[in-house]
Amino acid sequence: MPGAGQGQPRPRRLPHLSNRASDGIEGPRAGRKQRPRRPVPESDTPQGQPIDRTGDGDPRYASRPLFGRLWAGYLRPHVWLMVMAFVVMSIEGSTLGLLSWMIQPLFDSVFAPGGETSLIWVGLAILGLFLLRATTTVVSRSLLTIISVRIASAMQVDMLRHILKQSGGFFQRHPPGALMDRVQGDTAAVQGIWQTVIVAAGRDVVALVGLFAVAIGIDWRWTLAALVGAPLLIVPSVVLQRYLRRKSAQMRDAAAARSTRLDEIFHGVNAIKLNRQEDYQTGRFMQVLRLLNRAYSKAIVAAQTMPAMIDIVTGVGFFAVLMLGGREVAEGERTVGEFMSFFTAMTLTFQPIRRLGELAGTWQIAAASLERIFRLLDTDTAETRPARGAALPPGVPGIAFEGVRFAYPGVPVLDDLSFTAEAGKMTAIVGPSGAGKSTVFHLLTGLAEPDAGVIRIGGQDARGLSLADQRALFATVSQDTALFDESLRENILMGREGIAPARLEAVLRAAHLGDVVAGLPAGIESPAGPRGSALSGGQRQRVAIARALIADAPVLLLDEATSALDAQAEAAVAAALAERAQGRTTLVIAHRLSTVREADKIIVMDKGRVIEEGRHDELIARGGLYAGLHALQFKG
Ligand SMILES: Nc1ncnc2c1ncn2[C@@H]1O[C@H](COP(=O)(O)OP(=O)(O)OP(=O)(O)O)[C@@H](O)[C@H]1O
Repeated sequence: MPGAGQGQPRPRRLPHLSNRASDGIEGPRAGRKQRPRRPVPESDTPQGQPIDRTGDGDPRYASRPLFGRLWAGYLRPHVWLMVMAFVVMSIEGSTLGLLSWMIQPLFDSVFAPGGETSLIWVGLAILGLFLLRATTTVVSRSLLTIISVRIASAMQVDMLRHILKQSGGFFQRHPPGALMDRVQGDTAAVQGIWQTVIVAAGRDVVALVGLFAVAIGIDWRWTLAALVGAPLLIVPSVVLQRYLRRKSAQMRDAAAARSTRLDEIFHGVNAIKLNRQEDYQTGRFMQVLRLLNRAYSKAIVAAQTMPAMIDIVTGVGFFAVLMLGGREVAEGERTVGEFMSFFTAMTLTFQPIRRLGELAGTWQIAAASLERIFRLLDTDTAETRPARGAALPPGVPGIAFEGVRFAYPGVPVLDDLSFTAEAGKMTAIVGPSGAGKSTVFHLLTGLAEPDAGVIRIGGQDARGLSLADQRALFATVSQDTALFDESLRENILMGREGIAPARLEAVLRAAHLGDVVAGLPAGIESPAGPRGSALSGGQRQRVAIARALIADAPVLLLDEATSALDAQAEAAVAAALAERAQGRTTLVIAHRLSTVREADKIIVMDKGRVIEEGRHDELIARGGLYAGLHALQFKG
């Protein structure tokens, strides 16, 4: 038995993630202090590229256009609710001015000799003000909550819709964890902003207007003295806001990187355990957390600096008022009631001003998220297809690739590929791994578009078809069966309605799923588990086959459709698929050449080109790559 740690992969230091111990999180090589040189990528997977960076000075994402889009896209539909909230907030805000205004009669009439009769009225008035304040608070918060959850939901739905239109390259650049963080984290960060804005605009601005009206009414010189320090705030607040926007953007990037790490760790949990990578992965997670914590702390400190500066300026104002007003009261020029009323008004301005100071910070934090949301919504969906395409070819279509070229970013895959698959016939595609066989299926189903050349379906250039129409022509069993954490029934039907129970039964039998389903506690209603984890590999493949059979499409695409089945199940399922293939155009990708012997045509691909084609016997007789592969598989 190897000792602890022996044989464990040594934690590698990620080139782009620092490993500082100073943040209180010990990494695998804690103690080595190094600052990150590069911004945090949303993915730290090798192929992950930094997502469209925030804070790059693009004028479309400056504060004003951002707010304009927020207003036009999401706030305007709720304008009447917002007006109601604003009115209620204004009533709430005006109670403060009234309260300070009541102080003067309290001191100068009620507390003066003979003022006992006024006592009850002033007392009742103050009590009434507090009751009004309590009621308006509840009503306004309820309205604001309704508005904010509706807007956040609308944003999340828009983002999901847009993301679902993206092509494969997008999902390679933006890993699932980072996308989840955009949809959830960024909208949550933005969710509070309109609440803060309306509270500030309604309650706090109205409160300040009322309070300053009372203050100026008592003495405009005292008011000026109270505001003496205000100009000191202008420059620092501009600098602070820029800093805060930067830090908030870094914070969101780091939060996305954290989601990505967690997503990959939880999806790869068995691989992590089997390779004894628990410590290594925890170390990598801690590195991401460290960056997040650093950006978070800086953003919060910056956000709190503005109200702190307001505190100092307010202190200066109070001092000036005391010096000026206190002396005048002492010399009998002004009454104590006037001074107390002024002082109360000034004291009550303290919280609204502080909150307005915080508003700038809150906006910058939200703006960083808004920028990320709109950047995502602004990404080109790369969908060049018409929403309503040409009419579908009638009957069962044949397929033709004419000089098709295709490359994944930096990886040329198909090179002038031409072949035909006749309508109603079975065409097999074989060839070495990486030849581009599955890519042919991706192009056929519109998951990717060719860089050059034409794909014809039933003689029709596929570019003229809508994606939905094109995809409806195909039933696909691919190598990676995506199952959802829903029942087997839902996984097979995939939203199809009106399927007769007898037909479903027949499909289950054909896919060799009948016995599997019968053996499950809840039968076809049993859950497939997250990503189909409650099923074996072969069972998952059978579900995929059942899905394809129930789709009843004119073209069947089978990519290693039976590779995970045992010999007996494979023979039965292959027979069912062959039966289903009757009268349909079928394209089969297979490594096991025994499964394609009977194909009407076999296309042999290598390095993205067709190098041989014909029937099995012809290809064997030719003695080329196919014959070589065949000889290798049936050696002995
Ligand atoms: N999303 C992707 N991004 C970049 N390159 C990719 C991507 N998908 C596939 N490739 C590359 O394209 C080439 C062809 O892949 P494809 O899956 O079409 O091959 P294949 O012939 O089906 O292989 P196999 O028989 O192993 O399934 C491979 O070199 C692969 O590395």
